[in-house]
Amino acid sequence: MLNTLLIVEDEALFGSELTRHYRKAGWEVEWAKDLKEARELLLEHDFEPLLILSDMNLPDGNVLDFMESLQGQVVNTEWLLLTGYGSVPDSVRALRLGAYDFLEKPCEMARLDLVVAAAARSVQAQKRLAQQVRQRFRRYSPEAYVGKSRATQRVREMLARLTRVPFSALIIGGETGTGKGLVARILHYGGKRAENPLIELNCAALPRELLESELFGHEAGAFTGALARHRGLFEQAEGGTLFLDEIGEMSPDLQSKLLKAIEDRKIRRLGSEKEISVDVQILAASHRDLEGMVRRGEFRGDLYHRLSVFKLTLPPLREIKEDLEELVELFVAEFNAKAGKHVKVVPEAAWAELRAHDWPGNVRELRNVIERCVLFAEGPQLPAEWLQLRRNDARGMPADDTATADGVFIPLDGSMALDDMDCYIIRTTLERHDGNVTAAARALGATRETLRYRIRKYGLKESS
Ligand SMILES: Nc1ncnc2c1ncn2[C@@H]1O[C@H](COP(=O)(O)OP(=O)(O)OP(=O)(O)O)[C@@H](O)[C@H]1O
Repeated sequence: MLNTLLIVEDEALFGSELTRHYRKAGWEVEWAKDLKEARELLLEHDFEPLLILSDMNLPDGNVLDFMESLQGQVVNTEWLLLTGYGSVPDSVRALRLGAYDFLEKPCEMARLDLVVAAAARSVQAQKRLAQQVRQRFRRYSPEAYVGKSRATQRVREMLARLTRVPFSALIIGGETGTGKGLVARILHYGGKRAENPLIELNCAALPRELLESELFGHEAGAFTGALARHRGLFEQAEGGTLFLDEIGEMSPDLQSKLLKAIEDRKIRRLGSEKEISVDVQILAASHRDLEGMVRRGEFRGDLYHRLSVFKLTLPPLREIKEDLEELVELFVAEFNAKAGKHVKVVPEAAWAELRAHDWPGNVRELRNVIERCVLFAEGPQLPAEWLQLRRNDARGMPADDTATADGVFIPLDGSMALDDMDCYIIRTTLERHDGNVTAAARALGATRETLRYRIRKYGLKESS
């Protein structure tokens, strides 16, 4: 498609020179000799210019008043203003109205070309961004949470409701792979904050000190290694949403700082006295039983109650097997498109296996299994031999026969969460050393303190 340019210029000679010049350079150009003509082109003839190159003063008015009168009606365009000598005082107002740049008349064509090219790039980037946001809106509507079971329908209804109301915090619960991340995206992109940032942070991924400076930011010199000022994620998410995954892993003192930030709607960067107001919606997710953690004193009750004004708990796949059909269809279509395959039929034998499986890794495990099958498919039939669904003895634990004498087998197919793997390795090592922490720590290359901390974290037993 041609780049489109609207020239608004009353000087006949200059106007026709500009028109000729840019047509020759490949632009589709319209030339309006006053603001009335420009308005007609923009609003009545639906001319959608990438760029408007306009003189400041036209016979029927000033272009800044014109820009103001059009606010919101002409989008995805940049304004480039040509000013006569001495009209610079208007520049503040022009910039406020969104003008891209000024050039003083008379100006050299070569310079004008450079500014025009830069402005065009700027609009194209804006258009791409707007397109991506639109795609996300579509991708993350409540309908993106697929399934026909009653429980899934209820979650979808809740999502539709929640995207219409302003809420400050919410907890998303559910086992690993049940769609907590997907739900967070639906809540953000389906709601009023969609055009502002969604910032995700996995609280289990960072050590405590780093987590604090990631969240709240720091001033230069706040601690060793803090060379420059850093805006924390609260500030980066301004106007939008902060998705705190694995919130159960956050240390208690950081939990109280988080609670204060949510209640006061203010944060303070590390090493700074100044409070900064923030407007951020918090979505907190955990696959752990936060209520139980509160009862055991492992998670702050006040933070939990502040966050759980609204609570969404996502069902595990083994309880909503009616959803398998729609989910399988969704993932087959997704991987057909990604891999250029044409799988159309899921044989009855495959359905039987899919229905019989317990799905410890939930929808993520299903998605991984379907991906593997579609990638290995030779024709229109889903190859059941690639389902390779293991029998699981305990949820999230590999079958015993997969452990070897001096090692353990860990499946990397999404069926086990990282925490479950950690817990499984520690439990197996302890069992092999009759619960002796010193011996188990040696075998794992860890200190006794580290191992004790994790034994407590996972509620495992050591010999007394
Ligand atoms: N109901 C659903 N409909 C469509 N896709 C789903 C659904 N539930 C989960 N998924 C997909 O399954 C995958 C895993 O989901 P997601 O990452 O959101 O899980 P999670 O609960 O955040 O996992 P974890 O606790 O391990 O972070 C994603 O690709 C997600 O889009």
